[in-house]
Amino acid sequence: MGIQLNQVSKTYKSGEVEVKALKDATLHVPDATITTILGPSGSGKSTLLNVIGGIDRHDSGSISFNDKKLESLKEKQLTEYRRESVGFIFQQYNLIPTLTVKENIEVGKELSKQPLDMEDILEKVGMVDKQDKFPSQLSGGEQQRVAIARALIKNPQVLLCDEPTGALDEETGKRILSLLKFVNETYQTTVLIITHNHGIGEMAHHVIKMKSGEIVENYQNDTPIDPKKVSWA
Ligand SMILES: Nc1ncnc2c1ncn2[C@@H]1O[C@H](COP(=O)(O)OP(=O)(O)OP(=O)(O)O)[C@@H](O)[C@H]1O
Repeated sequence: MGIQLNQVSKTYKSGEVEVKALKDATLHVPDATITTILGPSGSGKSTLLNVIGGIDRHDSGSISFNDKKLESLKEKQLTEYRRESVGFIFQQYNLIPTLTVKENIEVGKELSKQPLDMEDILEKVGMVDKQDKFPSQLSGGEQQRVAIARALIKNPQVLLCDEPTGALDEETGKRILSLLKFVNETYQTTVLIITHNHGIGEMAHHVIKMKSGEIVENYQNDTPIDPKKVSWA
């Protein structure tokens, strides 16, 4: 089970120009693991995450998520899959400025069939005391914790993180990584993390390296270390 990609390709066309963002990507991501995706800018990392998360559709090849084949889902079913099974976390936290911490987290709960308990989530991300504050009253690390809580409350099977620590300093970034590891272990969530920071690979079970739309390296890390001890680049 888990996520299986077989020869997945995606080309973006804008006018005359074609960009092969993903070329024959084949990959297995076992359930309840952490995978880090590394690679230079433009190498296809976000495209890979977007097709796995059903934000974007691939042109060819196959993506299986447990028993679902994403290419055979109709638009409505793909939306349902995205809503129920996938949580997204971005570098820019994308919180709604006019809503409080608690209300922002509530947004993630909407349309979810089996949401987790709000008080429990607030406690897990360490935001009980600040639940009535607005995003502008929070530090970057706190805002990212709210974004994680918003993704987490719907109890997704997979959490897709695009540069989750990109805007944070080392200490705060490591706190966020520890929270992602905690989520992975507590809820058995599959976590994929895009990063430019090679050190983050040290905490993952699997490391993928991409170049020009291709997966050029894919290895297992048998001794993932505590996120607090990863080297920070
Ligand atoms: N919607 C789009 N329309 C056209 N081209 C796109 C689109 N999205 C991505 N691309 C192109 O596809 C290629 C891969 O982009 P992608 O965002 O997946 O790379 P990335 O590795 O995530 O980069 P970065 O680290 O800078 O975020 C790039 O050349 C990019 O310009």
